[in-house]
Amino acid sequence: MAKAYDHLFKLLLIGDSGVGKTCLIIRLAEDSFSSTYISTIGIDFKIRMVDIDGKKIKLQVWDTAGQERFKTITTAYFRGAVGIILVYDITDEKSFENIQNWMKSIKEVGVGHGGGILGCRGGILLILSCLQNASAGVERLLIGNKCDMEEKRKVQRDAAEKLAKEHGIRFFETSAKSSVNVEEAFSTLARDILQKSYRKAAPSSGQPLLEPGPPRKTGGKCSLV
Ligand SMILES: Nc1nc2c(ncn2[C@@H]2O[C@H](COP(=O)(O)OP(=O)(O)OP(=O)(O)O)[C@@H](O)[C@H]2O)c(=O)[nH]1
Repeated sequence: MAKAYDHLFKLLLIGDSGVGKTCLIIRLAEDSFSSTYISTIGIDFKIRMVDIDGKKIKLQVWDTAGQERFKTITTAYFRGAVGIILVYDITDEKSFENIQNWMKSIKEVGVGHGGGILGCRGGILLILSCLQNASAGVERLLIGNKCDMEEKRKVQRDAAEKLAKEHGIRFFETSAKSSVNVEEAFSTLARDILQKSYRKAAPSSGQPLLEPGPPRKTGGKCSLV
């Protein structure tokens, strides 16, 4: 029977309240948009399958609450993520300034450490995978959302490009409303994660160091971390 997917990537969206995290995820997973604002309480996730370089990738995209009072809860979910999308609103200067604070939160919490991510395939390779995640960190992406509201723009593209460059990460301006660059941003992040994992894999294995798809019946022994 064909595998349902080759890899599962846990991604996380963070950023100030109201920047459009939920809308971006709904655009990605359901291709729809609502202008009604219901602030996220706690945390939730949606699934989207994507095809990257011939691999079926299951994106498990976690939506976090931007409100400060939920920060302790949401940062607890940073662990185990292989990708984090930092979102600001191009019409809200403060949400852009706060990206630096969100960056700090990622560093403080130490994303990707363990997180019970391993299944049983190739035994030792999977244990290595855990160590790699801990040391190499997570793949990050910067998004300036609501680019359909050009007339209300407060954050210039150049400033965001500069910030992204300083942190060595990619940057997209998106609109969850008009469906601009949403697909591209998530696919690019997934591709970067996949390629990074191939680069780190043992040259002889040719396998990415990521959470594999559904476990297959093999005779190998491995302990789940
Ligand atoms: N014009 C426009 N409005 C958007 C866009 N994305 C989101 N919005 C609106 O912005 C408001 C907030 O969107 P949410 O997705 O709920 O924001 P959030 O970041 O999840 O907010 P919290 O859950 O409080 O952290 C809603 O009224 C959305 O309709 C966009 O791309 N363009």
